Amino acid sequence: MSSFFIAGHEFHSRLFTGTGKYASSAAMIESLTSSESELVTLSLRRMDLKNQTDNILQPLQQQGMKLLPNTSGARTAKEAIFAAELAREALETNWVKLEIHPDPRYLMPDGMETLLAAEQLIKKGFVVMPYVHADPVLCKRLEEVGCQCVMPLGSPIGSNMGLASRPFLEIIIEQSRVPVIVDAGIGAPSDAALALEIGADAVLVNTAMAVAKQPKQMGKAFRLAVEAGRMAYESGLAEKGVQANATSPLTDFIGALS
Ligand SMILES: CC(=O)[C@@H](O)[C@H](O)COP(=O)(O)O
Repeated sequence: MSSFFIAGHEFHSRLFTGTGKYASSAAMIESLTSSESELVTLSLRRMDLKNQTDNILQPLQQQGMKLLPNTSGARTAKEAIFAAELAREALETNWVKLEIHPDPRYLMPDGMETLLAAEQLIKKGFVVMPYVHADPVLCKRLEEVGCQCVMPLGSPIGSNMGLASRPFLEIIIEQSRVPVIVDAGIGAPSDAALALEIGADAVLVNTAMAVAKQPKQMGKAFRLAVEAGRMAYESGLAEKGVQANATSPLTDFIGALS
């Protein structure tokens, strides 16, 4: 599978993952390892920054995975910037997944606050990966202010509804000059494969892997789906049409009969 870059960092895996909702730290590590994900996001709220025996941070770092702190829980640009700065100090990374959702029921990202925070964080030297609605105009604006990728949602976080936003994702993918990572709502490996088939550069999956009966096996299933989706995209998918188009035209045979 071809690699791709964000802010000069090369990724061989197009599957980004999260750390929430796993039944245990061991289940999380097994699942993330079998997924071969190279970028793992975790909420600052869930880290024990002082405790060396932290059961999330330590195992991930031991596996050599790149950690991507996220600002989940922030309701405003101000809160998100504060969280990003804390994470930069604690984890010694200037990468941040920018999430601002004021509404706890639907966790819809606040586009205006996200744009505001992105601009300020970029000025402060952060690599900003913004989680936003599948809004082509907003994604363009985020690219223009210097975001190194955009992360439009497939459907609400944890909903497992797949690519409900597909028509808008396709516009974003067509227009974007930075990598497009479809984030949230990816409920099955087939959703991930579809995202890659339509040209997304990567996907971010958490819930579907974490709540699976066998998270380790599901991690592998997502890895294979992402590889298949990207391979299909690079191979060039056949066009769709409403009319039948015979697979084996019988012109010679019919000609011989007449
Ligand atoms: C972990 C994380 O960042 C989530 O907010 C992310 O959006 C994944 O969503 P799902 O849990 O729906 O896969």
